[in-house]
Amino acid sequence: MEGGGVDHLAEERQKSRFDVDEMKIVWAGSRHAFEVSDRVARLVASDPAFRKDNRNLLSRKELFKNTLRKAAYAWKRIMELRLTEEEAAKLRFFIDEPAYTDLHWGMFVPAIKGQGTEEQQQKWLPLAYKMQIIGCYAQTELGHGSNVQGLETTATFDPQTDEFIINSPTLTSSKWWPGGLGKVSTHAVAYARLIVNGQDHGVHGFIVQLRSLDDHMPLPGITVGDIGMKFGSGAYNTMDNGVLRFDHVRIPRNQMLMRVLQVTREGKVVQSDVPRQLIYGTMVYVRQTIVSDASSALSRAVCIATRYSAVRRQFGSQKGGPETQVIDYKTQQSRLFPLLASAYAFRFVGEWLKWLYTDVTQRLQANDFSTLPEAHACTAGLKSLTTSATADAIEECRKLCGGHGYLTSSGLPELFAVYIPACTYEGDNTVLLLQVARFLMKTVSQLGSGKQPVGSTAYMSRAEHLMQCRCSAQRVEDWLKPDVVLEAFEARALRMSVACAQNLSKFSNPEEGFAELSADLAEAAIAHCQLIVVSKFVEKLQQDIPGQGVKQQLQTLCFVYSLHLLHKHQGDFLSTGCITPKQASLANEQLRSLYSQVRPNAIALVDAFNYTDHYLGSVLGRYDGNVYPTLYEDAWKDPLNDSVVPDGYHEYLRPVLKQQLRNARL
Ligand SMILES: CCCCCCCCCCCCCCCCCCCCCC(=O)SCCNC(=O)CCNC(=O)[C@H](O)C(C)(C)COP(=O)(O)OP(=O)(O)OC[C@H]1O[C@@H](n2cnc3c(N)ncnc32)[C@H](O)[C@@H]1OP(=O)(O)O
Ligand SMILES: Cc1cc2nc3c(=O)[nH]c(=O)nc-3n(C[C@H](O)[C@H](O)[C@H](O)COP(=O)(O)OP(=O)(O)OC[C@H]3O[C@@H](n4cnc5c(N)ncnc54)[C@H](O)[C@@H]3O)c2cc1C
Repeated sequence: MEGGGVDHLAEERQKSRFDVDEMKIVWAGSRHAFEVSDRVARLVASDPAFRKDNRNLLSRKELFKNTLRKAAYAWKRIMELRLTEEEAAKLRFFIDEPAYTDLHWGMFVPAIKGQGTEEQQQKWLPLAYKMQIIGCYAQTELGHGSNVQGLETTATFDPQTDEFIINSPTLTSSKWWPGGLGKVSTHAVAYARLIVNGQDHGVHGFIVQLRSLDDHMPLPGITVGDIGMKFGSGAYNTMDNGVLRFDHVRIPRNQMLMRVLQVTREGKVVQSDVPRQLIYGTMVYVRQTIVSDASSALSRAVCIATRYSAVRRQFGSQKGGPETQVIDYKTQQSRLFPLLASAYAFRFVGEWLKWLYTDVTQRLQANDFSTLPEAHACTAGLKSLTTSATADAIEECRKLCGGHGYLTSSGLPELFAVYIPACTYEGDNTVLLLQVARFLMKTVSQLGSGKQPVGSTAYMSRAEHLMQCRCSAQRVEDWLKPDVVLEAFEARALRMSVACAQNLSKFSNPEEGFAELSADLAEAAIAHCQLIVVSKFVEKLQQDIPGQGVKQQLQTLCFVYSLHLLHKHQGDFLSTGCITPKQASLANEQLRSLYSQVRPNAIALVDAFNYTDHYLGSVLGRYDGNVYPTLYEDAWKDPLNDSVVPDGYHEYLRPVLKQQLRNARL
């Protein structure tokens, strides 16, 4: 995307055998999406106000103030340029700095939209849209995050005054972690146990004002602050994750979000026909966005590692010629290319999940709740799968870049530090896999009852065949048949689920059995989620994809993704009898040959992400590959090099050296 200067990767770019510009459109999702993304990326990159290369040198206070400045400036630009919602979201993406606005737009607004009544939406959303109030999502407490039903904050109805009294009865009931809470939010959607007439009706959301809109001071009864520094320098420390305690804070009755359950003036609790699980709806929405974000973070790391692997040379000089580019080592390819393929795979499964979410939202509006369990299982499972894979991949990319990958200027340490909490927030990844496993066990238990599995579990309707089928691959080329690959993944996923179900049936207490078998259940859930990703990649290839060679590249990547999983999880495929050892070795042979096909196209395949050097934030990942001079110059910019002799020399170094000298003379 960058222009000018010598292009050290030009030769690599000439090697590619497909139309990169068309691939950029496939990656973006549409020509329109590409144009918006490209325009906004350039806008951010060319504006010095969005500079980010100094983040890790700032103290926490400076860093946070700087984030406030950027967010305010971004908001001003959104207004001035009259950006659409799509453009504003892209602006946020390319600014590339976690901020309170993520929680305001990403959770506070969706919580009111999903759980508020029409009337509540009309009252609160205009204020939130104009940012006249700023909100956060205050669910997690010091004592409970995963176990939402275990939250301790109470909201007790007072019929005398028509108010709820929000209270934190214990230390562990303190809200702990919500982003944007610590220093910024004026309001929160706070989750608390609803108590009416002494009866506990479970956890619900309440809109609570936290700070004065005049001077930003906490309101009476509210104790609020930041929870402290987090992993890494810079990174997620731009966010004010907060602590919050309520001391009998009163709010009007109509500030309980009442789409699922209403409390009347008389203190009657009325359940609407909307399922209770809708209280968890905001989490379903955000999990879906996190899957798309995974492909962004992964592609960014892969872009850096791929470009650098083509620039870096080590060993193998023949007759004084150049040494080998490290990207030509088969070991480098077998570590890097599956990650490149995963970035594309997650992109397409993210697109599909977005469609699924839009579909379920439309159904919910029409009071059709039938696909909610499927949406929950898919968002939970794919969030878990893609974030775990991406976090591991960023670290792998750092190692692929050797020593220089450990430098902050490689961009990888900060990316890693910002990204890894995605494995925990919005649901711990293991806890979420167990949700998928529950869904799978339910589906398996209904097989043969006449109820046909649909959606992502539709393959289970062919249980009889999948339980006993034998893989037909006999030659290396057979592993390039989508049906052969898909059937192997389907059979493996089903057989692992059925094995768990059979083992579960041996327990008289199902919950005890579930706990005992939870490690196996999580593995069955992973197998099911990997099948979803593979099948959505295969489906993508059935679309009409224009551009010379584009579809062929995607086919290659699809098989790299699938066959590397098959290789990595050989144990599952073999122990369930889905493939034979001979077939596993044929698949691996095919995978090796696919790596050779990816090799000449690797640079073009990462160029297709269309990332600016500003967004990548990496000396190693520069578009022009001019790595060494930039690394060298950057080192001298470190504040430690401001003076030749370091501060502290006279106090701490010189006396030591002098002492050694004196000792030597004695
Ligand atoms: C600059 C200007 C810019 C301008 C514009 C720019 C725009 C900017 C836009 C920016 C955008 C950025 C995006 C945001 C960024 C993200 C940041 C990250 C923040 C992170 C936030 C968080 O971190 S926030 C807290 C998340 N905290 C959890 O994630 C708790 C996990 N813990 C549970 O989620 C439950 O607690 C757990 C385990 C299910 C047990 O639930 P439980 O106790 O009720 O027990 P059960 O397991 O029995 O479940 C009972 C039945 O409910 C069913 N079910 C369960 N969940 C369900 C569900 N969600 N939907 C449907 N159904 C569900 C289940 O399937 C059962 O169904 P059945 O009965 O039919 O079997
Ligand atoms: C950066 C960041 C931002 C956040 N932002 C917000 C926010 O804006 N709003 C908000 O409300 N919250 C927020 N959170 C909180 C987050 O959602 C929780 O931390 C998360 O849901 C995990 O819950 P926990 O901390 O209770 O983990 P725990 O559940 O205590 O997990 C600890 C360990 O126990 C295991 N475990 C727990 N339960 C089970 C089980 N049933 N079976 C097997 N293993 C289990 C887990 O796998 C994990 O290994 C944020 C967290 C982070 C790190």
